[in-house]
Amino acid sequence: MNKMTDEEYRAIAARSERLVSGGEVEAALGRMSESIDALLGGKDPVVLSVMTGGIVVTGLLLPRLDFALRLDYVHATRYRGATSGGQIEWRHRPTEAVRGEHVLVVDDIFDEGLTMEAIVNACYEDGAASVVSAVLVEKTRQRQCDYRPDVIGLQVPDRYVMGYGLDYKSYFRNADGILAASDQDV
Ligand SMILES: O=P(O)(O)OC[C@H]1O[C@H](OP(=O)(O)OP(=O)(O)O)[C@H](O)[C@@H]1O
Ligand SMILES: Nc1nc2[nH]cnc2c(=O)[nH]1
Repeated sequence: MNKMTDEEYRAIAARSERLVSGGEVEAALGRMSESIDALLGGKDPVVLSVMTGGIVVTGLLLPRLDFALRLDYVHATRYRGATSGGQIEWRHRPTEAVRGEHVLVVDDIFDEGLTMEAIVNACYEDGAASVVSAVLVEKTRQRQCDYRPDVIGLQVPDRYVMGYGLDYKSYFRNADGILAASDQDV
């Protein structure tokens, strides 16, 4: 993982544009938890947090879900620190953990949709009883894939975004809000 200098970090932050405030994200998380409760409350699901960016959304959603659930993770990545996606690479596929279970997959963003589509398909292949997907952010864009998440927190324009788990060159996952990187940085 390459390091960024403090000067570089501050310059990228200064050039970025805040699309969504932290308060708006928190409100979206509240709406998401209500939808998830309606879909999965009482079903004792296995929650799969999609590494790495899904950690933040999952961590903020779980205390808002007032029903029995179990937490696990899945790691399928196709950006690996870059700003455009490539082939899906599986790093952890929880084959045994999903068999016969109701599954909730939680991620930070639905962009081209290929990552979520691959994870949902893999869960069904591995014998999940049902699969619900939830993402904090969906980009408004054309996409090849037909799959659409069941629960969507916010919609953002088709720009490279960071914050609340979303990285820019491995940084900015902790940004308080959803920021769009400037054109010169992508
Ligand atoms: O809809 P898609 O175009 O497939 O992109 C969405 C995926 O891209 C990011 O993951 P990434 O591979 O960058 O890994 P990360 O979570 O470690 O940042 C993000 O966290 C989603 O999982
Ligand atoms: N950080 C980040 N990761 C992504 N993965 C797919 N699209 C994006 C994006 O806009 N930002």
